[in-house]
Amino acid sequence: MPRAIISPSVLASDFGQLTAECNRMIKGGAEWLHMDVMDGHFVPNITMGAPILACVSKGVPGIFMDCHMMVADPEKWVNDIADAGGALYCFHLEATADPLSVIRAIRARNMKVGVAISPDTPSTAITDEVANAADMLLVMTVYPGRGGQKFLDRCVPKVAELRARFPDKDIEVDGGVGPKTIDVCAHAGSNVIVAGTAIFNAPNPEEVIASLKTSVNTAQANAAK
Ligand SMILES: O=C(CO)[C@@H](O)[C@H](O)COP(=O)(O)O
Repeated sequence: MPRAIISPSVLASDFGQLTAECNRMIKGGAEWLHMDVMDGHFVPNITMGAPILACVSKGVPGIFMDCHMMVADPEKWVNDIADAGGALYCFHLEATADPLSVIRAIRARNMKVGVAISPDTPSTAITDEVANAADMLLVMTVYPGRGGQKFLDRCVPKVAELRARFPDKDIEVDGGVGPKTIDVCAHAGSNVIVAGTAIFNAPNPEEVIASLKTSVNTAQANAAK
């Protein structure tokens, strides 16, 4: 089973705070930082793009930027995100008719590949060919577009279905994940955990990171028995 990875989705109101929080998360035990790129087309909101990520990359030594591309034309941004220091480029299956071409473009820039599905997309939409060409599969547990939404339990079976098909892939969950919802995700087989509100609204974010990781490790140990 792949290792537990915590990828905080950083909430910040200015750039200085963004880099400071990223540095704090890494010191606090986070392996990755989840960077939500929204384009105002695939989702209604606009967040940040490659220029901001390039600054973060310079201001946060050792950062692994897990770039969640909530964008309408995923192939278009591959070079910019690679130049900005993106380590993993995760695009939405719903946003392209040719996922293998997007994957080839990402590989050509030496980034890891993630493929995301929104709540209404079945796990079977991820074909074996696409999954085997990817490093990570992301099951959204809220509708993409903003943080702070309620976790959708009905998405959890998709995690279990993908884990059964792909025992060695990283499987990420994102949206409404925190201490109250981590156990079902971990039990279903997710090993990469994104959390925004649950970490940043907590009095001690480092404790939440540690407890999310413990939940994944415990679920993995139980599954191995
Ligand atoms: O991409 C998204 C939502 O579109 C997520 O990354 C959220 O931003 C995570 O925040 P919480 O749901 O954990 O508050």
